[in-house]
Amino acid sequence: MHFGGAYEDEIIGKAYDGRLMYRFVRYVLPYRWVAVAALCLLPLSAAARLAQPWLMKTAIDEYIVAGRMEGLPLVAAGFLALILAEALITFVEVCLLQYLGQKVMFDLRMELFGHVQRLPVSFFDRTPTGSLVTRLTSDVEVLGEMFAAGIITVVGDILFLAGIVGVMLWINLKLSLVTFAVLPVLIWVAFTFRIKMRRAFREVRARLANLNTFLAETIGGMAVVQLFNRQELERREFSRLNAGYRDANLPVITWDASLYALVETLSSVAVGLIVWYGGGEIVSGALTFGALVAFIQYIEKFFAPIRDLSAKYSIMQGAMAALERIFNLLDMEKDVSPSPRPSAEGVSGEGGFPVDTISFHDVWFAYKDEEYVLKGIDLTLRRGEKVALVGETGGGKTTVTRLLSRFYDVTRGSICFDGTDIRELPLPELRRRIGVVLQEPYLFTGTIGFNISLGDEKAARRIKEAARLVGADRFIEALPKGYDEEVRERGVNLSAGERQLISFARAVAFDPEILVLDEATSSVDSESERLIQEGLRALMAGRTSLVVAHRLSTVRDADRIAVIHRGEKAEEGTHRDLLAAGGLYARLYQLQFRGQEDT
Ligand SMILES: Nc1ncnc2c1ncn2[C@@H]1O[C@H](COP(=O)(O)OP(=O)(O)OP(=O)(O)O)[C@@H](O)[C@H]1O
Repeated sequence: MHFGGAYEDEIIGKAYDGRLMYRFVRYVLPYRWVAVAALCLLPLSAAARLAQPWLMKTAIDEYIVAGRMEGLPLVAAGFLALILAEALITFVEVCLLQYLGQKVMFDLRMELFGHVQRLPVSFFDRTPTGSLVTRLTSDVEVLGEMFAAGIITVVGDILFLAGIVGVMLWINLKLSLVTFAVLPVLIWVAFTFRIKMRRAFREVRARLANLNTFLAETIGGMAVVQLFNRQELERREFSRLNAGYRDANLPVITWDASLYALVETLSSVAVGLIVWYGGGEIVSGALTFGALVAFIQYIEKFFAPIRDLSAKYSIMQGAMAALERIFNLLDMEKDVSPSPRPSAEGVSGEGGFPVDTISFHDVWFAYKDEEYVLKGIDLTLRRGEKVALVGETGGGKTTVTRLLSRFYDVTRGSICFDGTDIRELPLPELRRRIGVVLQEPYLFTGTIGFNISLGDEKAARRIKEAARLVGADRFIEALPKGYDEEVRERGVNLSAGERQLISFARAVAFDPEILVLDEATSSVDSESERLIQEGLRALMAGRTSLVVAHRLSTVRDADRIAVIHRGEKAEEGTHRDLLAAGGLYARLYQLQFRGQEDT
């Protein structure tokens, strides 16, 4: 069994939270005139709806019953005009509200995306991608729903209901009181059922989330499923989740249908009461026939908004929960970069001098709490030098490179460029100087050319030159569309070696002075291996490079090798020195690199 049914995202809370709404109003303010226009239209549409039964009463009492047919066409025309006016006003109202909603949602999505882009890498370590996507899509969408059906139209509904009550009381007090007898039951039914439905609906969302996660995982890992003949097992698991989803939907359907049926019944009961009581009133002459018809029509108009009010209450609850989650995300601290201090001027700015020395001083680092992965690392790289990091897996090599590019900041100690702490440099400036080649190259959907330049203008001018330098041009030019060939999702239509070469070309195109490289551990065939080695050499030439090395050629070519063992620098020296010393490196060499000598 893969899934227990846990889904963290749904919070049931208040339908109105002043603190959240106050903050949210800021997003509506730029479009306040649209909101004001929509608000102004609400009483108009309410009045148009209210006037229709009244006109009906007039038509019956003053014309039909009285036998005065000459004025009737005019009343009928008035009735038609009212219906048209109501339709037109509602149309404009809906358009305005939806327009407002779309504008606000666009702004919120932009702000969220901009914010997410600047969150520190550690945030993405602990946050599942799926939940972030949800924030930017469905949570924002729920707010849109609030505009379409929620907050502003509630004002209209309340106005309308108050209007109906007023008119009914005015027509006939006693008859109104008889009608309102069903009101408490109606309100109780509507809200109780909504709460039940919301609980049931929450279960549906949880089951759907499980189904989606399972599907995403299984489809993503279909090759493994097929290779290990896991189809039957996966089918059974899917059947279990699918049944869970179906069964969770049943209560929602039942509650919804019951609510509808009950409201209809209550409204019929109210009509029945009126016919029974109103009939007597007509006979006694206290009520006209037209007033009775108008009453029945008002009752019908009365029940629909009350039923909808409970639905809007649910929408508002959902919107408050979404706002809470969106604002929580916006309140996450952005990247770790402080503004540069004056002392950083030497290496800062577009025209800054090249860095002469990169030095790690007693660097300690823990991903969480006091669990140190790096313990007192000292390391110096001089301009143009290639330093290789080697060591057993999990020792902390990649972490050293992450600290240099400031994916994370050191917990203790410092990393300096010519004596200036890198935390004092503006982050974009630091990242411009450093080119990072990750172990798993990440390719985007787009052309090969775009994947090399990533849309940067300067880099775009160097696409071909960069590809040529690292030896990627041969395979790219052999493709039917060359540099315009589309890369499919994460580069599935390219081989591992080709993806590597593209990532080298990307680094060269950006022409960084410092290179941080995490060599891929995946083995490729010997021809690709040769190409990659050549590419690597070209990439590192003339650049200060810090490389997590898994290839013999890289370690041999390095000016110095640092052996990272359980978070500490155990040894440092050239390949020859370290071999001669017969320590950790010598052992590692025997185990790890020796076999590569044949290739
Ligand atoms: N994002 C992270 N959050 C928490 N712990 C992490 C994270 N990344 C790595 N670690 C832990 O830090 C330690 C060092 O990891 P690191 O990736 O630096 O090792 P490495 O020497 O590069 O290993 P390899 O050669 O297998 O790539 C490991 O114990 C790992 O579990």
